[in-house]
Amino acid sequence: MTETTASIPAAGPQRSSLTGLVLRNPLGLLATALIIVVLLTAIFAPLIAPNDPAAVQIFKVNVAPGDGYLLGGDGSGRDIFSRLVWGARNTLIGAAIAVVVAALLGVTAGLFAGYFGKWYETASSWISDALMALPALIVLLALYQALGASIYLSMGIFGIMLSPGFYRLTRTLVKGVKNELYIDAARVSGLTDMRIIIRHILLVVRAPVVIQTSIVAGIAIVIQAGLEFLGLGDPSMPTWGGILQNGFQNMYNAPLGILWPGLAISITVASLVLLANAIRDAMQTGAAPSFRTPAIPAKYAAATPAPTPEEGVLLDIRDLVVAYPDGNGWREVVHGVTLQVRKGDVVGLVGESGSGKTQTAFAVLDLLSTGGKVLSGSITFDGEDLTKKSETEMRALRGRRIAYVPQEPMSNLDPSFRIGAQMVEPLMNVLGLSKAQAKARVLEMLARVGLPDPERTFNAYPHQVSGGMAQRVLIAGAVASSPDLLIADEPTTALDVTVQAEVLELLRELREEFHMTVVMVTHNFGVVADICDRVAVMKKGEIVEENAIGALFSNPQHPYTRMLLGSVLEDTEVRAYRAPAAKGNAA
Ligand SMILES: Nc1ncnc2c1ncn2[C@@H]1O[C@H](COP(=O)(O)OP(=O)(O)OP(=O)(O)O)[C@@H](O)[C@H]1O
Repeated sequence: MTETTASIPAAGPQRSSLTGLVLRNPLGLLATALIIVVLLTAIFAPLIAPNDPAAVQIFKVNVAPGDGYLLGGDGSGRDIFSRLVWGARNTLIGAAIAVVVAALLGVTAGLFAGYFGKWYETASSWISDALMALPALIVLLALYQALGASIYLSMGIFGIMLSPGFYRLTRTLVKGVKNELYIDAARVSGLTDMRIIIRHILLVVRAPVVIQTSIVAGIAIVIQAGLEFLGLGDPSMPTWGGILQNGFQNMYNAPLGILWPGLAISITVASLVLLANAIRDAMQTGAAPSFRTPAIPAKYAAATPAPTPEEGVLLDIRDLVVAYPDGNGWREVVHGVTLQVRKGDVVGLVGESGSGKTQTAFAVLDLLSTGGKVLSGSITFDGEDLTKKSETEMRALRGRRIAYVPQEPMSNLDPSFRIGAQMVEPLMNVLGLSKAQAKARVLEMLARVGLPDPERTFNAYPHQVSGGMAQRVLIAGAVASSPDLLIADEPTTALDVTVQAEVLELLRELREEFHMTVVMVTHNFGVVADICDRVAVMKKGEIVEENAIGALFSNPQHPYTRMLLGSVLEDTEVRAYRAPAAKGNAA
């Protein structure tokens, strides 16, 4: 496709990394900065702390801030600032132990349970439910009696109790992704399960696990501080919870003593939660690539005058250029397409994959994907230039005067709603019918497109009908408003050959009956020969030949058309020729 592209330099980046998006969020930036400060304090505690956190100086008991000690002295004459700095290190180590244990256990179990299911899932879910049923604080208090004053051991055990959160999250994510086609493809290509889990599935769970880690770290800090506040920590080790407890005991003599550890705990926990929120927001924004539209180069800027409407022409596309943002410029995917569709004609838009057929059709429907834009040219429909219409005006046209039949019938029906409900609502909106009128019209159309039991199809969910029936349903929906123009994008590609023929026959009948003009996007010359009056052949974003159907087959002008037709004939001949030999081999 390199030949189809034309990059024009302009200003502005288009996509941002997750880190970039987090840092662009003011709260995300603030939270990241604060967490980095706390981490650096913990790492460089021996260098930052001016005094030994355990050193007692009797004459500095409860001294005010600045009087030798930056934040004052505690009830035993120790430097509160130095204790807080060392406390950062010990508190973060405790929280890290809880988080690492929880994530290791939860993510590993979740990956296996989600991917393999069966007894892995039964066993892991049972253990997870049992752990969640235990009151964590009571268990830790009980274990303190049995195991002694080791806050790190307590946090390790607390990590086990936090692991169900990671387990459930990971299992759900893995279940959602394990049946994706690319995972099947990886299996078929011979990758082992372990390799698939590490290469493909871990990538999917990575970001949500990071968010969960941030939240769990906050919880671990709070619980650890709580345990130490209750006096269950090691008194010889400065931690924020321990300092808070000392401050609380000494509150009447030195009230500021509880302020500093309180601030340290709340700022750190709030930063972790804010960071988690910022990552989540960034993921939601980043899920769809965010585009900052580059400047449109001058050569496109001049407005293309719409042609004077010609008698009998319903759709008149002139010099259409469609492009997508690419780096600092635009990448053209349709280069100056000109096509006239006369009222009542069926015009085929053919060409190999990626030649720009769908982009041309979507430009008419004003349904280009995010970032896509008609940079120049005009699309005149019944005398009006669609490129000048607002979104509201286009919405009024779509479905009512210009209808669309998509390629994949199943993925265009919402599996959560009955077929009837999905068809009635658009008719009520587009045609202003009452619910009863819309239902009657839908039933009439379902019968018209050849569905044997319209009432049953009306009440069915999409998974309860076949692909061919689903395509008939979509055709019924598209034609129900008697549109002037029907754009059908490969309407038969997803169907088997006999159903294809029936659907084409149906489209032919409906076109006669409803006096519709049809643009048929396809790569299949069989479909073209079957239904089209005229054909436009597209190659690399341009129309290289436009001709009446008979002339195109009998006397193709462009070498590319001849090549496409040649490949069809060659294919037919090869299949016909080789079939008996293949049978012989099989026997
Ligand atoms: N959202 C998008 N962003 C950027 N480029 C796109 C986007 N959608 C399509 N394209 C590009 O537009 C070109 C034409 O695509 P188009 O879908 O029109 O092809 P097509 O002829 O309909 O092929 P197919 O029959 O395979 O659908 C391709 O090079 C494709 O990569």
